[in-house]
Amino acid sequence: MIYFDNSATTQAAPEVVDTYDKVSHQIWGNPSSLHKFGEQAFNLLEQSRKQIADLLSVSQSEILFTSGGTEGDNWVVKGTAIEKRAFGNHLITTAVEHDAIHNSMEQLKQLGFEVTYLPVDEHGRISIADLKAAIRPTTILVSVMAVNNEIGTIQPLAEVADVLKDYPKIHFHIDAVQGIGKGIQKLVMNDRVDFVTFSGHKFHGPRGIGFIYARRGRKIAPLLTGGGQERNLRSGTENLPAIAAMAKALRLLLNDEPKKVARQAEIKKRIFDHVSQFPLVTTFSEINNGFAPHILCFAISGVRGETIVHAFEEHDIYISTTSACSSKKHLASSTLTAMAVPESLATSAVRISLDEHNTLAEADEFIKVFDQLYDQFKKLSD
Ligand SMILES: Cc1ncc(COP(=O)(O)O)c(C=O)c1O
Repeated sequence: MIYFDNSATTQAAPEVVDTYDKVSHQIWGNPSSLHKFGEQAFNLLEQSRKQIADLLSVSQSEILFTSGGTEGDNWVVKGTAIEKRAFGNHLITTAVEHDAIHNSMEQLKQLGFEVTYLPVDEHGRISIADLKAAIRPTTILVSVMAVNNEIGTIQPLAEVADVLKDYPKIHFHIDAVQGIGKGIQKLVMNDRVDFVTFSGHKFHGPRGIGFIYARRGRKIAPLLTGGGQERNLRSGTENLPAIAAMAKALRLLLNDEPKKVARQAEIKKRIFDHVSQFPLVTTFSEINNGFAPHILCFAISGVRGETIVHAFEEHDIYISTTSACSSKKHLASSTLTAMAVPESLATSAVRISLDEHNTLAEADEFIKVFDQLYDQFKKLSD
């Protein structure tokens, strides 16, 4: 089996499952309880928070646990809108965000907020001139993803940070769900960013757990109110087994990161160099040049993405149409659409997404199967 769909989700690491299991069995108290079981759970909660904070070189109090990327994105967007509505009603984001951002923005529009979607170029990248032109006195949030989940574009985060240094009141949010463990931590955890979203299951942690980085002093309103957990900002009894397991997953992920990133880049390049020679293939991702090392998106003209995915599945190779969310809806990729790729080509796109366990031998196997399937694809495209 070759699993090349790691941007959809990753397999939980055995050590991670082990931690989840141990905590579930042994440290099952409620961190809010006053007795020793509670204290033990509270200590582990804070230890996990510290471990994550240390790995990202931030303070423990700047890490807040969530149920994953979708909640983190919803929270920062809507939490900013609620918190800062007296200062302005304008939010800026990009045309290529995940639906967790896009649909939160759309909901806010229905409540009277105004949203600017920054357009992207043929590489899926925003322009800094467009960002500068979009900023208004009423702007309260700029939300830009780190790595596009469909084609792997890295947004110009350092330049966005530079622009926003002149606007210290605007919240700067980065959705880094696809950008952790990919060698761009300095770009993401830059000295201007206020909020960053992370999701555990994208880096071999459990499902349904994530966290946000929230810069000290920057406020967002809670969306989940209740018992006052997470410093009154996110109520709900903490999912301690998942939190401890996620902290373990992050430590494992970031251990030896440069070597792992280099290997993913090598695998991506090997596949890219091969498939891009074929006349029916259009590649949307690039090698380096502002693209993440783990995502490769390409189309085979005249063949639907689903057909390509299932053809590889027959050979026990698992890839994806451009995103897990859009694939079952049979929609053209929203990123490719924003890049003005014609719909007929956008619906022929597939995504390979790697993790640190993939190998060059898997790339070679993929290439072998690709060559076998290409003749079939050629017939379909005629
Ligand atoms: C860029 C991006 N943001 C947010 C999410 C949502 O994360 P989760 O699945 O943890 O809710 C995803 C998931 O694919 C994503 O790729």
